[in-house]
Amino acid sequence: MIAPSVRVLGCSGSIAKGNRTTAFLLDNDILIDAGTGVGDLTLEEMSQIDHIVLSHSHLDHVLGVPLLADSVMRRRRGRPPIRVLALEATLDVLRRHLFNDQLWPDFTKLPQPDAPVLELVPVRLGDVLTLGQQQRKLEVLPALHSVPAIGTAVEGLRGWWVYTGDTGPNPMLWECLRGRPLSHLTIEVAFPESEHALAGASLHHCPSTLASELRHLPPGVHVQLTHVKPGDMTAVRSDLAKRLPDTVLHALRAGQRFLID
Ligand SMILES: Nc1ncnc2c1ncn2[C@@H]1O[C@@H]2COP(=O)(O)O[C@H]2[C@H]1O
Repeated sequence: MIAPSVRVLGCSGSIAKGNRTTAFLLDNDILIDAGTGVGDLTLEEMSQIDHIVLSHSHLDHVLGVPLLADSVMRRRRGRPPIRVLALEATLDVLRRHLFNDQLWPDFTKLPQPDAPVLELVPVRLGDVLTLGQQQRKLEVLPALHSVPAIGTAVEGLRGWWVYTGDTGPNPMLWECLRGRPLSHLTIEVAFPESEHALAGASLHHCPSTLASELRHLPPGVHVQLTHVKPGDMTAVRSDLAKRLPDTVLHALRAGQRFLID
């Protein structure tokens, strides 16, 4: 097996110049979340995406799906639909509020109802999907957010890459990960400690809750911080450095690539 590659297209908790919201390209053909980072792909790169896994229905994670569908629809004529994989609750939101022929055309019926550009495919917690030309194994993990949400684990050569999705403190996640070899953990920390109450209300992490979660982590895992709100990275990192002086934490950057080894 060739090591799966991950290209970070966006990893910010919102937008500003140089800040793109969450999107990870796995190999060339699997997109994990479809935030504003999708817009940095060329048309050719977008056309190669056959699967889109969505962690939840919030706009900063899904807005790339309708725009990408419009961009690639004519180029993908004759190819199978792009499969959009998410919890049924997430797909239901997309059907009712996005692909409703009002906010956006229903690309699950275009260009023709019998050969659409998008197909919505429900997944459940614990599913292990086999996706893409490289037959990657992707497991659906629990997340605890203000709407139904998931994280993902992708199997690498010796360990798994875990992306938490948007989540607050999540004991079920650590239960699922117990005993599993991990290569990388991409974990969200949306807010600085000064916004502790907002992090709690919106079910995100801030440094204190993140530090508490990382107690579960075995040594040797490459930890990457994601979804920090624009302008808050310095405060988040300096706070975490005080709370976890012996843990190396990497701030994820758009444009970064890594291998799941
Ligand atoms: N109760 C709240 N008060 C203020 N802002 C909120 C509240 N709930 C959610 N948000 C913001 O709305 C955003 C929606 O996307 P996020 O979950 O990334 O981050 C959320 C917060 O930044």
